[in-house]
Amino acid sequence: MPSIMQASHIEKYFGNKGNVTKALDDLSFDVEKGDFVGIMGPSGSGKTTLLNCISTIDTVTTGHITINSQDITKLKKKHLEKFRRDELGFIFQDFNLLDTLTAFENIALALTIQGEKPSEITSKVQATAEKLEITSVLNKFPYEMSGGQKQRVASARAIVTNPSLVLADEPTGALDSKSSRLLLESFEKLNQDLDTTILMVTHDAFTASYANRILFIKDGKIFNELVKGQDTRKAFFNRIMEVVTLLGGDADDVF
Ligand SMILES: Nc1ncnc2c1ncn2[C@@H]1O[C@H](COP(=O)(O)OP(=O)(O)OP(=O)(O)O)[C@@H](O)[C@H]1O
Repeated sequence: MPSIMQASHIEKYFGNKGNVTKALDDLSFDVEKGDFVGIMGPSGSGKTTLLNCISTIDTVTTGHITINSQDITKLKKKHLEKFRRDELGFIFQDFNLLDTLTAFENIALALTIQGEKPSEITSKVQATAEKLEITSVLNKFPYEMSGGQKQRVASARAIVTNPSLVLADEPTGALDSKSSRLLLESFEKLNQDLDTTILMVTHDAFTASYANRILFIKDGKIFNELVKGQDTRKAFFNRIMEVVTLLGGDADDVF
């Protein structure tokens, strides 16, 4: 499997002399095409910092991050916006949909900004909506949708441009358990059917159990890695819980 993303010896410092926080500490890992990676770790362990550096919202202090063969730590500011638009898809905890646009328009906007031909836009939005089972809400505005539907629309927006990497930050954080399950089943389907590569930060062991691999981060370093392999989701959940419990928490509050 080709590697889609490589983090190589990345370090991130915040603050200045006398008051320095090392948020990422010599962190290295690869994400292969079609991988579904979960990132877990206690509060303050560096998860958001890592995601911000990968998403080019923040910059690393040292080290390199390569996405689709481009070293993003070397990209000039003026190229970053295009890089984000073309290579990355984002899914946030609070959906980030535009309230004045319908679901269709929210998804289509990602393609319009990319300069996609109008004739292609409708068919791409429709095809993506079918995969996420949201065709019935395409004409609705965000206030007319449930949280779960909003998050599936946000997911459609993230993948409609066919990005190299989808970055999800606590995607189930604002959802009830039934909506979470539906969303995660959609992620599973996108990952299996379309080979969508997903990197997902979560504190929730149930959410994490849908990934194929979990990286546990502590004090800015990777301290454990679990691979699902041939395990069922339930067995994988139990193994994730073992690591969480080992660190002195339950499913919900340490991570
Ligand atoms: N802008 C900043 N300035 C100074 N320190 C920061 C900044 N952002 C993060 N930090 C510090 O870097 C470390 C990692 O923070 P980060 O937000 O990445 O953790 P996290 O794992 O995402 O935590 P949480 O689960 O609570 O969101 C923490 O010690 C935090 O206080």
